[in-house]
Order: sequence, then structure tokens, then C-alpha cells
Amino acid sequence: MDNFRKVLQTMVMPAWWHRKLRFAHRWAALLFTPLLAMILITGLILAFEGVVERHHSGSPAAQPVAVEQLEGFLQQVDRRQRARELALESGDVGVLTFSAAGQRYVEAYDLASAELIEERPSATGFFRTVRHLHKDLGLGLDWVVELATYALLVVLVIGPLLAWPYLQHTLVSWHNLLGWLTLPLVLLVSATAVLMIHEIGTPHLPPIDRDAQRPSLSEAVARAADEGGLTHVWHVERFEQVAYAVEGRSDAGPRTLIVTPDQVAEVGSYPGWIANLHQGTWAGIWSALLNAFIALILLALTVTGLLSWGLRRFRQQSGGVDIGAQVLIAHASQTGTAAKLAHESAASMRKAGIKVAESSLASLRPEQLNDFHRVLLIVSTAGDGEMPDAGQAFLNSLASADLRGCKFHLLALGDRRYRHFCAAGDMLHEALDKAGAEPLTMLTRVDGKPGREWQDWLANAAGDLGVSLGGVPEIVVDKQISLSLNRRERLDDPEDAELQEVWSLEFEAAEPLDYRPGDLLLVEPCAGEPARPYSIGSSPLEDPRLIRLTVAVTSRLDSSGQAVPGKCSGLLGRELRVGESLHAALRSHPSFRPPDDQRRPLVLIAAGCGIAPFVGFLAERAQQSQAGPVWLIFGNRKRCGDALYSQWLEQWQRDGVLRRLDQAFSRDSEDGSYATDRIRENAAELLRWIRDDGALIYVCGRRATLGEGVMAAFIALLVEQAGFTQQQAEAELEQWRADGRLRMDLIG
Ligand SMILES: Cc1cc2nc3c(=O)[nH]c(=O)nc-3n(C[C@H](O)[C@H](O)[C@H](O)COP(=O)(O)O)c2cc1C
Repeated sequence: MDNFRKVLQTMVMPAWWHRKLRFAHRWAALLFTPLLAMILITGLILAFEGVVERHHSGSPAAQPVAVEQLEGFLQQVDRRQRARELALESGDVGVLTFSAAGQRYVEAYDLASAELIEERPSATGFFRTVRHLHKDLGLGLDWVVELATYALLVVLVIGPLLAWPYLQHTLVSWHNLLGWLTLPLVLLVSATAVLMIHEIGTPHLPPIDRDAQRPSLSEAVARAADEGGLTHVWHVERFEQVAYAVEGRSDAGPRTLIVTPDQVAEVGSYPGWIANLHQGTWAGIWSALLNAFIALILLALTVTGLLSWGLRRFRQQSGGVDIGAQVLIAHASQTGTAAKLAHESAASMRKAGIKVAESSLASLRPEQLNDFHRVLLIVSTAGDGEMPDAGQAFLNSLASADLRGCKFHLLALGDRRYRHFCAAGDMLHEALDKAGAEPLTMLTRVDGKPGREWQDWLANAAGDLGVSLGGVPEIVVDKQISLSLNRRERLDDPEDAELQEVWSLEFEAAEPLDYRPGDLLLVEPCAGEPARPYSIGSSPLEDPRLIRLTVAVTSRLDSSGQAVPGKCSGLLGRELRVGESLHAALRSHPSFRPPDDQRRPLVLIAAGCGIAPFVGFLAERAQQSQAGPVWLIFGNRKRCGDALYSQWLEQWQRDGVLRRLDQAFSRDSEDGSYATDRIRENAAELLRWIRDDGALIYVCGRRATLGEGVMAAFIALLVEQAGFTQQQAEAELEQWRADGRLRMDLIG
């Protein structure tokens, strides 16, 4: 289906055309929005004119009245010759609309006796003003209205060519869907307006000399009889100040005559079927209501179009993406390498004079890619062939994106020692391709440390822009360090076989280190094995040579079916002896560091070994004089046996570093709850911390259990406490993640 869509898209419209048309659609709509709003609102009001008039009037007469009788009648009721319209109603009633001194009034008379039956309320004056606004803005500027009509037609015709209707709960999808579904209806009023401008489908009227003496309504009837052979009359109406449309019949059948000061001419109908279609007067009240409905649809299209454009601009600006830039460099990184490469790439390009915007995929929506001349993407692969968390939502939303016209270069980071080498890069490449984006170079895959491949890739991308970077600098992603093990302490109860073996390790570096809690220590268990990242749970503020890790010893079955410890966790938890040294690499992890502003409240949510970085967060806050409050929600199996770091946490509580501590122990018979249950129970208070106090939320643990559970709990919290719908809550969480208010470091 997707391939079919793509083939169809490119066959129907090349990217170049698509860009031009999108530009025309957007700017024609934006430029004419105030005018169109005025025309549409007045059109909506005018659609009700027929309804209002009909409300006050009786049913139309079944038979026309003879000309002689009408002449006699008019002589009595319109002595001052001010009548501009005559309509006949059943029960021998003649309804006259008079205009005098700019005012209009309506009177119903008995046709036989010429006695006044009633004066009728008339909104004619109001509708006349509205009609003026509709036709020429009340300023005689009919050419401006004509221009806006053309713009509307252009916008309506181009719109459906730009995007396929997709059922998705976003403003722009509703806009697209509405535009598609209602196209025939909205064309009905806009195309008829253009036809009217060109007098196509309107009756061919004789020339009308507006300066000539105006005949009275009764003279018009007399001339229609004398010169046009009319014997009976249904309806007479003045137009263009001096002319009348007289509907009636002659011996030969029904006729419509136009009486001007100079002549009497026959027309097929008045005001013509195109005008009837435009004005909604072709099927009484139903066509009037249809017109009102169409006007509402057009207004809804204007508002949704305008809002989605405005929101997009706002997001782009608040998301920090410089929309004036030529090139966007975006990344999805799990442990910081792709982010660092993206940053270095941007710096190199800026040096060469290219205007560059930088962003994580977490803060981007696919459509934003269309705003740049070129897009450079750098993504790593995490877990077991997965897209890093920061790129997951972006990847998902590509399925319904239209990126024709977008041109990109993609660099995929990975490691061949994993089963699915560069799988995330492959997935992204395929999804971009399906969305219509055009790869300018083959997907470049990097195995292990990025070096030459990245430099060549970047030089190539710059060359494509006609710029030479003059040598891309070498990049040092990880700092190689040598550590010696100072202390190792078992955190769980070794007697309890249900618990996971967890150790706290403290290393001392040979020199002071530059890092923050939440950064990663990459440990290679042996040559040829990929390095495992461990979150650092200490702070240089405690001691700049200290590195603290929390390590769970995993186990796997060897070839003979025996349980053996995981290579890396076994090395750290069991083999390495105190005093022995370890060579490792230090990698910064900017997206999971504590905020620079120490006063900012924090909500830390962890399960099991996920507490590892948070010990460092708390240790850092304990050293800061103006530290803001911290709330830790921690889940594990048993209070008695694996309440990790419990004594430290109690001490931090006593010192006021940890303002709140809520724990959950799933295998305790008296508890049996999870960290996510604590979120649900404290929903109102949590929302206060997050919304009122601006707390940042950090989540660390397993994706499938804690990660998904926390997301579900926060969605429920927003639905129940803040009145969001499910979809709004999901969008809000996505926004929190994009803004960095919700940060997750999860393992598969
Ligand atoms: C936990 C973990 C899982 C990984 N899984 C894969 C994988 O499935 N396939 C792959 O090609 N590379 C995998 N890698 C390697 C990373 O993609 C590679 O180290 C990359 O340079 C990291 O970039 P980042 O720091 O921007 O996330 C994995 C690395 C880690 C630490």
C-alpha cells in the first residue's frame, strides 16, 4: 500500500511541483485569510436570508395574477412609486417591499381590496449591508473580492493534491480530511463565484443605463405587458437600480422579462442557475441550509489551516529549530555518540558559512524536515536492533508523513558485533523513502568508533551544497580512562535466591575526571566483545576521581546448559579484585544528566538497577547549597533484601536532600505493588510538582516493564487529574519528552 502510494505520488507530481504547489496553497491562504474570513462569514449570514424571509412570509401563491388587476392594485398601494419588489402569496396576498430614504419596509395587502393586512418585520436592510460587504467589502472594491475568490479556488484545488487524507488525530490531518471530503461542496460556491464574475451561466441582460430615469414597478409591469406580451405576473423585483426582472406568463407559457429604461428583453431565467447555485436559492430552505453548511466548512478549513501553520511555526521556534537555516542536522542517540557527531558536524558546516539548525529527533515532527534545503541525519542503533528512544516517535509518525521534496543524507552508527547491525538506520532510511523523501547518498553505516566514515560522509554532504569544509576534524567520542577498584559492596541479600545479585562498585581514577552523574562508563569485557554501558552513579562534586557503578550480575546458559555469569557483569561483580585496575571509556550522556539549574525540582523514577544514576544525582545535590527538592519513586522485589542503597536514601531524607521517597516492593506479601502504583496514588501531588513547580522527570529501568508502565501511568494521570483525552495526554507526554521535561534511560 505504501509503495503504491509512493509510486502514485511521484508519478502524479514530481517533488519540485509539490514544493511549488505547497508554497502557493500556504501563501495564497495566508495572504487572503482576513478577506476570506470576511467573505465567508458574510456568505454564511446571507445563506440565512432566504430562511429568515421565509419565516415571516406565507406560502407562495399557486396562480399568477392578471396584469390589469395588478396595475389597479399597484395604483392604490404604491402611489408614491417606491415599491421595489412584489411577491404573491396564497390567499390573494400581495407583498410589497418599499425603499424610502435608505430604509426598507415590507407590507402585505389584500390583492382584491388593496387593504393593508399587516406590516412585516424586515431584515432586508441588514442583509443588504451584509451583501455589500460580501460583494465589494462595502467599499466598492469588487475587484479585491474577485481576487480573493480566485485565491480561494486556487487554495481549494491545490489542497487535495498536496496530501492524502489520513485518519489521524492531528489538526493538519483533520484539515486534509475535511478538504478532501468536502471538495465538491466547497467548489460549488467558489467555482460558481468565478463563473458569476465572468457572467457565465448568468442571463444575457440588455445594456442598463443607470443614469436613466427609473421606471416605477407598476410602469415595469405595464411595459412587460405591452411590449413583452405578458398577461399574468408572479413576481417583480428591481435590480441595478433602474431595471426590473418580471416573472409571469403569456399565452405561450411562463416567461421572464427584463425591463430597463430603454427596452424590454426576454431572458431564460433570472438571476440564472449559476447565481441560484451560488446563493443557495435553488431548493428553498434546504439549499439555503446547504450553503450555510458550506460556509461553515470553508471557515473550518481556514481556521484549521491557519492554526496548524501557526502551531508548526510555534513548535519550530519553541523547539529551538532555526527555521531560517538551510540545513538541518538531526540525531537520535542512546548514549551520546550520534548527538556529539551531529554537534561536531554542525560546527564544521557553520565554519564553512552554512546556516545550520541542530535538533534531536525527539523534538522534531516529520513535516518540519520540509522546511530545509537539506537534512542530515545521524542515528545509532540501541537495544537489540532498536531505534534509540529519542527517535522512536519520529520513526512512528513517518508512516503518515508526506516528505516529497525533502532531500537527506543519513549516517547510521552501529556495531557489527550485535545481531542487527545498524538496524535503526535501515528502518529510518526505509521510512523516509516511503514518505517520499529523497536520499542524496547511499546510507552510510559506521561499525564501532566513528572516524573516517563520518568525515567522508560530512565532506560529501557539504560538497553536495557546493561547499568545501577544508578538512573535518578528528572526533574523540569517548575518553579512555584507567580506574582501580576501591570498594565493592553487595547490595542485595545473598541468602535470598529470588533476588538479583547487585553490587555497588567504587573506582578511583588516576586523575580528576570531567563528567556528570548519568554519564556512562563503557566497559569491554574482553577483546572482540562489544562494550557494555553502565550509568555512573557518583558526582565529581563528591570527589573528582570517584566513579560509582551499580551492577547486576546477569546470568546466561553456557553450551552445556550451566548458568554462568554474563561476561561483563561477572567481571565487575565477581572477578575484579579490590586494587585491580580496569581500562574503560567515559562517554558523556547529555540527555540524562541532571539539569544545570540545581534549584529545579526532580522526580526520579527507577526500578531495580535503574537506581544506578540517581544515587549520583542525589550525591550531587547533597553537595549543592541551593539544591531543589528531589522525589524518588523506587520499585524492587523485597523491602527486606533488595531495598538498594536504603541507608543512603534515609540519610538523604534526614538531610533534606530527598524531599519524598516512595518505594514499592512487588514480592512483599504486605505490599505487592510496583513503582507505577506509587505514581497513580500520588497523581495530584505529582502533577503539582511537574506543572506548578516545573519538576523534571527522569525514568531509568527496563523499557518493557518500567518504561511502558510509567508512560501508561502518566497518561492516566493526565486524563484523570488534568481532564485530557487519551490522545491529548499522549501528545502532552510526547511534548514533555521533546522539551526534555521527561527523560528516559531504558534498557531492552
Ligand atoms: C546497549 C547497546 C545496544 C546496542 N545495540 C546495537 C544493535 O543492535 N545493532 C548495532 O548495530 N549497534 C548496536 N549498538 C552499538 C551502538 O549503536 C553504537 O555504539 C553507537 O555508536 C552508539 O551511538 P549513540 O551513543 O549515539 O547511541 C548498541 C550499543 C549499546 C550500548
